[in-house]
Amino acid sequence: MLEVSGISVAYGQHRALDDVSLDVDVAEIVVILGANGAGKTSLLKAIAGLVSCRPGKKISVAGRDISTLPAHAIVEAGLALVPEGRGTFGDLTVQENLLLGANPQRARSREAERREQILTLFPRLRERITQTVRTMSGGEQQMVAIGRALMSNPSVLLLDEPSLGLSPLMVRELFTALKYVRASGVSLLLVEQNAQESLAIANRGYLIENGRIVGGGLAEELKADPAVRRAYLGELATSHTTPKREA
Ligand SMILES: Nc1ncnc2c1ncn2[C@@H]1O[C@H](COP(=O)(O)OP(=O)(O)OP(=O)(O)O)[C@@H](O)[C@H]1O
Repeated sequence: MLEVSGISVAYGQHRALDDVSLDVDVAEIVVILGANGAGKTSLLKAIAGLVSCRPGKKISVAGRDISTLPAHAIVEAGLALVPEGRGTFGDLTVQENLLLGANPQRARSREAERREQILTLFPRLRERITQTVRTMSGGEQQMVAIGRALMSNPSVLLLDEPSLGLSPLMVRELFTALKYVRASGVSLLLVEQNAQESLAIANRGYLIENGRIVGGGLAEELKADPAVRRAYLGELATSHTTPKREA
């Protein structure tokens, strides 16, 4: 559904991404794990057409080449981004935020139906449909951001650290909703530092370090990989090999 190859991004002299390639299948959740500054946000922005790449990139959605399209046309082609920090309009209501996400090219005739599906996915938003977004909790605001992106009826949804700053309970609720989004046929590419929770819902993952993909595999394999456990799941390298203290 999403195929990406040859993405290189530089900010001045600093090379943030170096020849990154990845793919996401139909109705698959793929997670990108990486430390602070590894290039995760830059990667999502590059795919969404929000930062310029070095020549040679190729990005396609459902077989359609979107590499040269401007950001608004990429949304119309079926790819939506939920940015880090959510990007919601705090002074507007839930309803108004959702309507701003509608994609006139893809969804106008089905706007009411989409809205209904989103309010079924996030019942909290239905209860708060006239509430001003800035007065909502972080988790609820994240739901608004995801709902707004879903209003464009995307085939591919990119999410930049949706769990950031949320309570464990809220993360569970949000990630359960993402599983429903996948079940509806949407492909999800998720950038996360919460490896534990994201690998629990993902089908596959990629590991990114210093702007390069350095590994990847099925979520089950990554969860069991000792190096991944040490780097991303907070497991101590010496937890079962600690030498006995000398007397
Ligand atoms: N607009 C910019 N100008 C200059 N350097 C930038 C810019 N955006 C990102 N960078 C740099 O590029 C590198 C990758 O940043 P990016 O935000 O993509 O990483 P990240 O993996 O998303 O990090 P985090 O998890 O902390 O959000 C970092 O070294 C960052 O300082």
